[in-house]
Amino acid sequence: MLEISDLRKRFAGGPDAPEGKVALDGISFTVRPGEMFGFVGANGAGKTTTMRIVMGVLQADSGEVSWQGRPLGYDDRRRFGYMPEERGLYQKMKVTEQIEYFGRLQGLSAQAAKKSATDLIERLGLVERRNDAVQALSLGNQQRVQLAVALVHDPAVLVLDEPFSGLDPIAVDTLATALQERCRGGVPVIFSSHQLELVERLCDSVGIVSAGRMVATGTVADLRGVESNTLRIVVRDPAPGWSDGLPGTVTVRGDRHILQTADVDDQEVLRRAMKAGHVEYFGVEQPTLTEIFKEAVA
Ligand SMILES: Nc1ncnc2c1ncn2[C@@H]1O[C@H](COP(=O)(O)OP(=O)(O)OP(=O)(O)O)[C@@H](O)[C@H]1O
Repeated sequence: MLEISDLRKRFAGGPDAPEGKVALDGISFTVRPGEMFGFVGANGAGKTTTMRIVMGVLQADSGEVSWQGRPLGYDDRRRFGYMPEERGLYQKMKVTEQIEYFGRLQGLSAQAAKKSATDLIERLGLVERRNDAVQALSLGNQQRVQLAVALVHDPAVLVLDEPFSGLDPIAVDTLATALQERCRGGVPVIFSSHQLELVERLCDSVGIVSAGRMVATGTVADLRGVESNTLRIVVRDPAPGWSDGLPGTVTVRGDRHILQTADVDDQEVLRRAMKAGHVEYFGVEQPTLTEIFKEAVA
C-alpha cells in the first residue's frame, strides 16, 4: 500500500510574494494494490507538487510517503512508473529505441527491454509509428510513448500527471485499458485529471484537493452518500401553483414543468404531481463527480 501522510510544502517567495506560497497544507491519502486513485483539484491545488514529492523530485517540508509500510526510498522509487507533467522524451529518438532506452535505464537487460517495448508498442497502438522520431508524432501519440516509458519496467506503482490531457476518445480508451490491465494485476495507480467524467468512469477512489488540502476522499459512491440526492419530476400541463411551497427549482419548457428538489417526502410529491397533471418522469438522480467536486471546493 502507498501511504501519503500529512505532506506540507511551502515554496520560497519571490519579489512579488515575499511570504512564499503554501502549496501543500497537510495532504494525506492511501492507495491500495489494484486501486485506481483519481487525483482531482483546480489549477494550482497541489496535485503536481504531491506527485513530485512521491517521486522524490521535490522534498516535502514535513510529512511522509511510505510503501509497503516503510518510508519510501530510492530503490522503491526506481520500481515506480512516472509520467511527469513536463513530458520528458528525446525528440529525435525513434519510438522503439526510446522505449527500449528507458527500459535499459530502469535496469532491464537489452532483451527484456526489447520485448517489453514490442509488447507496449502493440498494446498502445503504436505499431505504425514505431520507426518515427518522437518529434514527428502527434501529441496523442507522444503521450502513448510517454505512457510506454512509464510502463516499460513493469512498475510496482504508477504515478501519472494528467496522462489523459489533450487526447482524443480513442487514445483515452487505449491508455485507460493499458492502465486498467496493470491495475488489475495489483499495481496501485494514481493519476491526476481535470476530466471528471473519466475519473468517475475509471477510478475506484477519488481525492479532491483544494488549496493544498484534501477536502474529500473515498469511493465515488462514498462521496455521493454525503450529498443529498436530487428528485426530478417532469409533469406535463400541471395545474397552476402545483409545486408551491416545495423546495428546489422548477424549469418550464413548453407545457412541461421540471421540478428538481431534495430532502422532501418523495411519495407525497409524486401524489401531488399526479393530481396536478400527467407525470412523464419521476426519479432520484445521483450527483455526478463534477457536482460533488464543485460542492467540495466551494
Ligand atoms: N517551483 C515552484 N515555485 C513556487 N511556487 C510553486 C512551484 N511549484 C508549484 N508552485 C505553486 O504551488 C501551488 C500548487 O501547484 P501544483 O502545480 O502542485 O498544482 P496542480 O494542482 O498540479 O495544478 P494544475 O492542475 O494547474 O496542474 C501553485 O500555487 C503553484 O503556483
